[in-house]
Amino acid sequence: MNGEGILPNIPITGLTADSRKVQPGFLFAAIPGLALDGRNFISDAIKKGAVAILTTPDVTSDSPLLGEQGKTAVTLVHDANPRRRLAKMAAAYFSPQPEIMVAVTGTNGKTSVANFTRQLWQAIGSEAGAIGTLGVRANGFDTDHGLTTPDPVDLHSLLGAMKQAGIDHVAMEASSHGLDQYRLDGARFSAAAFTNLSRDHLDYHHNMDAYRASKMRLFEELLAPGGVAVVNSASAEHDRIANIAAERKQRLYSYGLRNGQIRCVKMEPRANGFDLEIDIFGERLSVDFPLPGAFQVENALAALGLVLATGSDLRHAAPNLSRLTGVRGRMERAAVLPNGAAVYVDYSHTPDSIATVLKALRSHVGNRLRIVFGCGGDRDPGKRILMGQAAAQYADMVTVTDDNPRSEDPAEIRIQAMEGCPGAANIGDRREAIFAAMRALEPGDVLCVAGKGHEQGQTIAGRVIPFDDASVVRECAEELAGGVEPA
Ligand SMILES: CC(=O)N[C@H]1[C@@H](OP(=O)(O)OP(=O)(O)OC[C@H]2O[C@@H](n3ccc(=O)[nH]c3=O)[C@H](O)[C@@H]2O)O[C@H](CO)[C@@H](O)[C@@H]1O[C@H](C)C(=O)N[C@@H](C)C(=O)N[C@H](CCC(=O)O)C(=O)O
Ligand SMILES: Nc1ncnc2c1ncn2[C@@H]1O[C@H](COP(=O)(O)OP(=O)(O)OP(=O)(O)O)[C@@H](O)[C@H]1O
Ligand SMILES: N[C@H](CCC[C@H](N)C(=O)O)C(=O)O
Ligand SMILES: [Mg+2]
Repeated sequence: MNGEGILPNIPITGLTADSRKVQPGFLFAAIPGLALDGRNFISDAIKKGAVAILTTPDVTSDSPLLGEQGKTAVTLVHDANPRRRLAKMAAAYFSPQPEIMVAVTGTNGKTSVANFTRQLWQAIGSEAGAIGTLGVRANGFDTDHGLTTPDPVDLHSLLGAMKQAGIDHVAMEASSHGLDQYRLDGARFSAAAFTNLSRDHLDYHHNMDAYRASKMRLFEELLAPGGVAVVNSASAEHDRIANIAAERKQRLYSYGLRNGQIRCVKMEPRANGFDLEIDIFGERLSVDFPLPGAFQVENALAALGLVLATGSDLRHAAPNLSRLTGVRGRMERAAVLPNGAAVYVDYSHTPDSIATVLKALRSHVGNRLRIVFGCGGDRDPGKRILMGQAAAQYADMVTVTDDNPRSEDPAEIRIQAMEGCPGAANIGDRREAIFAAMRALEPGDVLCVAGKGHEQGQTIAGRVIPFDDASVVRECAEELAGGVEPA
């Protein structure tokens, strides 16, 4: 920690954008937010001992927002973009960061790529961590911060602690919210990956152009010249990012199932994975890929791209693709019934990811493919009908249930999803829906329980009720069979 030098002549003892966390000697960042205006908490922060206030230029030293005490006691730091400035100050305060850091953005696949990257680094002996939707995954750091991309002060304090603990490789998820809110500014990335872009989060970004623009910040503003952009060759955004990379003198690694410098030249499905032959910058390698789902192969190639982009040796790193383990709640086989029917838990909560996971599961289906899914409340209502359509198009039988209704009426959310899959069963209670679908499974059937993946709770009207899809699936499997085969 280094409180000197962030503000000339004023050593600070900490920094925060939340007045409730201010301690004597702190810098308080007073940020106009989405729900509240942090500038209204300036006088509270000063009363709690803040010595400096970072805020917008319109808050001058005679502003009533400072209160009487503040007019003499604090230093004002002005910035038209206080979020970005806070992130940069936090980076300086908690420096140094781990030596090698990479970020991954995209609508789907970030958690998988970040965790695969960590696994590949660990396999070649690097002390590595991953930060994202699953929290922090690193030796001694198994914590959850609640967001996919943490707030800048939390993030930089974490990165500083990781560096001190000897973790010198970190893979992070860059969510569109995090990029839009400058949470990652100040983090130094050597490489950044892009998986794909499809409809999500329009409740926040309002339209696809704004959503895309927030993702592009990773390449346009955060990845420095000389860094490597690792881009899915099959994405419609590939050329856009290639142009940014050329303009900003970044190197470009394309990857993909068919095209790119890192690509599959053979991909044969087998029981729970694929026989792959991969071309990596002209070197050929055979891999027994141990996970089902072509999208996981794509994610693994992205991870390999990040690992190679940050200096790992190809022949040392690439063979470890055959040792990857699946990520919790991502096409996770949670139970196999004695009649052979299998149940998977998956975090698909967008139209594209529902289609992707159902297409991936189809090759494991001897009989019918079923899905139980729901849509989150307080999120883009426009994606609900599209999720229903994807379910109806790629599954043989569909049950619509509740996901996290949050503040919305769950029955109304289900009606909106059912517009896309009118023949579906409608069972609000998620546990009951899973049990009903599982009881109906016949030999050769596959069921996908979609939407909540690793989540441990269901948010209903402001309360979080403990709920874990995989545990419910196993409970039902036990009830049905008096025992469950290990998945
Ligand atoms: C909608 C949203 O993204 N909000 C984020 C945003 O909040 P905000 O700054 O606008 O907060 P606000 O409530 O309006 O308050 C304004 C300011 O007043 C301050 N305040 C408030 C009250 C008080 O008593 N004193 C005080 O100082 C607040 O600390 C804040 O600085 O900036 C904050 C600081 O970075 C974030 O923590 C916060 O994330 C909230 C908690 C959240 O739930 N975000 C979700 C939607 C999110 O970010 N999800 C993504 C996407 C995951 C995915 O891709 O699927 C993620 O990265 O997790
Ligand atoms: N490369 C991919 N292409 C399309 N769909 C994918 C891909 N990778 C994963 N998915 C689907 O998206 C779901 C979420 O995957 P993952 O958690 O890795 O993505 P994410 O980008 O981290 O999502 P979130 O933003 O919600 O945290 C998976 O369960 C799977 O259904
Ligand atoms: N980060 C995503 C996760 C969605 C998970 C799904 N279970 C839902 O609640 O919609 C979001 O907050 O939109
Ligand atoms: Mg994620």
